[in-house]
Amino acid sequence: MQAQALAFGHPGRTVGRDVSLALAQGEVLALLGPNGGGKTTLLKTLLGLLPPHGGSVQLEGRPLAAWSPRERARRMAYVPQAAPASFAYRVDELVMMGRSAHQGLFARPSAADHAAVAAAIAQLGLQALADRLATAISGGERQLALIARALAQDARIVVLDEPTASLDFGNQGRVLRELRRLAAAGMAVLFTTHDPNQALRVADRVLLLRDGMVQVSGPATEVLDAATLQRLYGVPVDAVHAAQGRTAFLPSLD
Ligand SMILES: Nc1ncnc2c1ncn2[C@@H]1O[C@H](COP(=O)(O)OP(=O)(O)OP(=O)(O)O)[C@@H](O)[C@H]1O
Repeated sequence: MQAQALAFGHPGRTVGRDVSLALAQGEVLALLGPNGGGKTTLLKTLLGLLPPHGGSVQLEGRPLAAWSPRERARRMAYVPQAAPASFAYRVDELVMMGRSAHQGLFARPSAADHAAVAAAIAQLGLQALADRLATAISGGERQLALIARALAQDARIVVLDEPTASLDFGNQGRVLRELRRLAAAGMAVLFTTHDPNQALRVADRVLLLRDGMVQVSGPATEVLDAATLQRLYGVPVDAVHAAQGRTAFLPSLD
C-alpha cells in the first residue's frame, strides 16, 4: 500500500496533509501521535472508508478508488478502536463476519469458512468465549474478538486502531506477538498506539503524526528517542536503557 501527498479529513474539514507512506508485505508500521492528531482519520482514508481530500492511495499499484468495496475487504482487514458492541452477536458469529468478503451473497458458510473462524478463535485463545454474546463480554475480550475477525478475513493488509488500548498487560503482549506473527507470515500490518514502547517493541518503522502532518518517519530504532518523543507530545520524556541494548521511555516527572 502506498500514499502520496495525501490530504485527509472529514466532509468540510481537512485534518491533515502531505502524508506519503509505503507499507510493504511482511512489515509492521506503527503510527504514533497526540490525541486528535489525525491517526484514525488517516487510517480510514487509507482503508477507503473516507475519500482523500488530495493526493492518492494505491493498493497493489492501482488507485484505491478503482477497487470495489468487496475486493478491498479481501485485501484489507480493519480492527477499529474499541467501542461497545451494539448488536447481540455471538463471538463466533462476529468472527465469521470476517469471512463475508469470501462468501457468495446468500451462501451458507463453507467448511473452509468454519475452519478459518475456528483457527482465528484458537489463535487468540478465545475458545471459551466463542458462544458468548459480544454484548456480554469485557471490552478487552471484545477487542480480541475483533482481532480474531480480522485474522479470519485472511487479508494481506491488517490495519488496527489502538489494538491494545483496553487490554490487560498479558493480552497486550498476546496482541503484540500476534502483530509480529502476521508480519512474519507475509502480511502488512499498520497499527496506531499511544505507547512508544509498543512501537519500539514490534514495529519495523514508525510514522509520527502531529497536527495532521508527518513530524518524522523511519526505522523505529532510529527514529524513537527521548528528544523526538518530547517534541511529539510536548512533555519531558526519560529514556531508560536496559540490558541487551533495549530502551524504554517514560514520561518524565521532573
Ligand atoms: N466525524 C468527524 N467529523 C469531523 N471531524 C472529526 C470527526 N472525527 C474526528 N474529527 C476531528 O478530526 C481530528 C482528528 O481526529 P482523529 O480521531 O483522526 O485523531 P486521532 O489522532 O486518532 O486521535 P485519538 O488519539 O484521540 O484517537 C480531530 O480534530 C477530531 O476532532
